[in-house]
Amino acid sequence: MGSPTLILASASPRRRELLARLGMVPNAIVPADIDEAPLKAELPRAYAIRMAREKAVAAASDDGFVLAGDTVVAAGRRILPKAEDEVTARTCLELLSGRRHRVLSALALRAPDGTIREKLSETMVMFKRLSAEEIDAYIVSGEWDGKAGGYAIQGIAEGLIARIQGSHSGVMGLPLYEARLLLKAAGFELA
Ligand SMILES: Cc1cn([C@H]2C[C@H](O)[C@@H](COP(=O)(O)OP(=O)(O)OP(=O)(O)O)O2)c(=O)[nH]c1=O
Repeated sequence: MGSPTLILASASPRRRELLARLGMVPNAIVPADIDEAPLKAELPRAYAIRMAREKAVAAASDDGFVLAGDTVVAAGRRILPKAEDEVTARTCLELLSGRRHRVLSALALRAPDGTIREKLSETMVMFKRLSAEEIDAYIVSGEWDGKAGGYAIQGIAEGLIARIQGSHSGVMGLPLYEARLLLKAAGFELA
């Protein structure tokens, strides 16, 4: 018996690439368009899990398993926005400069019968203290665009990161250890 059907509920090419590292090619890609506004006083962990679950439900199918993820950058109890413009990216970088923060990466796997299993990866990231020149150069790079917390570890930002404790793939958007556990438990044959 082969693997069941897998639908990836994500528009992110990174999530597809990370999944490929487990030897998984989804049978379909169904991006989930949901309201991503945090609830009032919602804490970062709860928010990441809720978003992953809602994406999995939005792409629900009777024919296969649906995998969805959500990546949130948190400074204490504060949820940083996804940087869609330079001002937001700069504000995020100024806040993260020289401080530890957490990256929460939630995965939700919805079975065809509607049951949902989820996993959360939590990573501590510490940027060096960033000079005004370093922030300016990063803004010019444009690598912050569409990224939670205004940076992408998979690019030049890694040269500014002094420490990371946790999951590199989780920071990028799909924690491979947790993804493997979820998919194996659901009966997928992995590389
Ligand atoms: C912190 C960080 C975030 N990110 C990205 C991962 C996610 O794509 C994005 C956070 O937004 P998400 O809402 O998790 O994902 P998305 O909107 O890109 O894709 P979809 O909902 O369709 O699955 O930030 C990086 O690529 N590198 C990083 O270092």
